[in-house]
Amino acid sequence: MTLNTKTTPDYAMEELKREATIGSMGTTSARSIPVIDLSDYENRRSQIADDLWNAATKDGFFQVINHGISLEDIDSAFAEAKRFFALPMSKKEVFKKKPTVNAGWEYCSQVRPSTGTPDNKESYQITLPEMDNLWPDEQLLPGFQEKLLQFEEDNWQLAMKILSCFAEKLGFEKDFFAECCKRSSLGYQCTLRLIHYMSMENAKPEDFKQWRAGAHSDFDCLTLLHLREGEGGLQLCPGNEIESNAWTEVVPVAGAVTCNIGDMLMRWSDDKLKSTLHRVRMPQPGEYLGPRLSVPFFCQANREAVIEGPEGKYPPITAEDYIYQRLHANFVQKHK
Ligand SMILES: O=C(O)CCC(=O)C(=O)O
Ligand SMILES: [Fe+2]
Repeated sequence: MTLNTKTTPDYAMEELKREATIGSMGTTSARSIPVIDLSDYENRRSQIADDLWNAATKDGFFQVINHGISLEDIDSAFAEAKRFFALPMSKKEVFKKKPTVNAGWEYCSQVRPSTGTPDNKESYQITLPEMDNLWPDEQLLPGFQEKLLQFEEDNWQLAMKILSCFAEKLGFEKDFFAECCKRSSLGYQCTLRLIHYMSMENAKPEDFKQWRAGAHSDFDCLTLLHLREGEGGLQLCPGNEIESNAWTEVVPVAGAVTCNIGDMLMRWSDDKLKSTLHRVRMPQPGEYLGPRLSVPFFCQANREAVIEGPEGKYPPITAEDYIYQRLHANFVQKHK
């Protein structure tokens, strides 16, 4: 299945214009990132929904703890990522991502509109309906597919818990987003991504001028990001403070899941829930220079879902067309 069938016309993409304006280093600023406890979810749902809503309507970035995904399962997903990226280039080539499909392996090919240069990373995307021939087989990486399929589902479950609180606050049914993101649908577009930012241990001084990931906002509804302690560099800058170009460091905490709202949910909520610019900077002298791994889960509505906020601030657009336009801007357009 490909992403090249268009059923609705292009709309002005304010999100892309916003990305293109921020590419420089800027300064740093200490902002607190809310930590939200999801324990006893069923009984504490109303408190949790308030906490999530407050965080998401303010800066759009928060961390969740006691979320139901065990540290052991997170560590095991990182171990699978490490095994995959350790394969020789010739083996990874076989799983190469096509520009119009959000599945498979890419190497230094994602050009952010903010920087115009490729991110210094390689990544492997898992989008369930697109995986024909893109899974390493049991001989090459035993257990890889099974482990990551389970991890993908666990992340989906967690995303749905969080999204159901937003649905209620927006006046939709509790299971509104679970319906729009059904895992069994052929139009399923959620993506689990394994990322490897290359070691900078033997890098030349000019290599440090690159970005591990240039400033961007995510395309999706909600991103759940798994990070490893000691592998920092993620920074955010809230939308209403863009002019300041002042960035806040997100410190990885083992087991905590860093969450951010994406542009799709910002649109769907008539801009109430904030999608926040973020980036991954290069390590600096004196910091850990080794490889950095991260595992984000991008929760995006199924192709056929129509994104239309309760107040109708934006014209309706299908999730398929929305994602197509964003991927096109990152992987297909030529930047200088
Ligand atoms: O690796 C990270 O810390 C962030 C990755 C990210 O923002 C992305 O892939 O969209
Ligand atoms: Fe991101």
